[in-house]
Amino acid sequence: MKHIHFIVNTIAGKGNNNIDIALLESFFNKDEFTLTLKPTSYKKHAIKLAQESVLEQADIVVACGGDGTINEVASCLVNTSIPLGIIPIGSGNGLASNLNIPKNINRALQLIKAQETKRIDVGQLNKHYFFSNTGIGFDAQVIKNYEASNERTIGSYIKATIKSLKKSKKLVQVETTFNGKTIVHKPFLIFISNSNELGYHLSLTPKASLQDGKLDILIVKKISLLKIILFMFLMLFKRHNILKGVDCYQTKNITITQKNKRLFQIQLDGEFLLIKKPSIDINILEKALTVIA
Ligand SMILES: Nc1ncnc2c1ncn2[C@@H]1O[C@H](COP(=O)(O)OP(=O)(O)OP(=O)(O)O)[C@@H](O)[C@H]1O
Repeated sequence: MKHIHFIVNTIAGKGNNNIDIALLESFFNKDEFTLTLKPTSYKKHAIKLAQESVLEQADIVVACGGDGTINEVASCLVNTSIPLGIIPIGSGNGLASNLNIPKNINRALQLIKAQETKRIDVGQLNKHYFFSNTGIGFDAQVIKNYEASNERTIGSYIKATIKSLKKSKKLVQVETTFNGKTIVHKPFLIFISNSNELGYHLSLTPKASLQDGKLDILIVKKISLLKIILFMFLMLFKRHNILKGVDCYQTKNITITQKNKRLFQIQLDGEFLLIKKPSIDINILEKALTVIA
């Protein structure tokens, strides 16, 4: 008998998913599976629910939501043998898209039933895990403005991007160390990715792989507004790396230090986060998570 726990972000995407126990029971035979449905009631509730599922010895824990929910649930499963299932009902669903998990709920449930697993790498930033990407600079500002808007559509991402562009002149000086080199600079963006998808089929790091044991880094130097617009246009065709001042690297770890500030504004799997430390250390944990995909 397998115990499957489904943790459902009740507000993910448009907040109107139809995942209920009747639907789940129509997929999973009662003689083989016991099912537990755990809807979230507040922000970050999925962490508590997933921690309880680990203690309750679930055989599979399924995150039903977007990259934020996946982060909360998967963080509790890192370095355990419990596989993560994913039902992508969020707005962006970058990780699910990289793993080719269908957006159609019935097809995603079929995949969970088949129970084919793979091990994927996990990013770690100080004590936080990330599965898709993290970043400082412009993308963190976009996420901060997106979260403040309280809307969850591609339109609100576009509005948040325009708002962030207006503030993009205030760049912070940092010292960035990776692959034995240290750069002192004021970057527009440092984007660090495990996955090759941002969501909405967009990518800043198209060559990233979830299984290569490496982080893909994109550093964008201070650039003019016109060049930022060109960068975004080229990004639609995954050709933004042809621009001067846009550099791509691969590494196993990267340290970013701020000289005069003790507060980092970052985005981690699409959630805004304040880190109250003068430096952040980002590493890759090879094959530290089992996923059904
Ligand atoms: N019941 C709830 N009430 C309020 N917030 C919640 C609830 N359940 C989960 N959340 C929060 O919703 C946020 C977004 O989750 P997630 O990324 O899974 O969905 P999404 O629709 O893809 O959102 P986003 O557009 O932000 O990517 C997370 O910060 C999570 O903690």
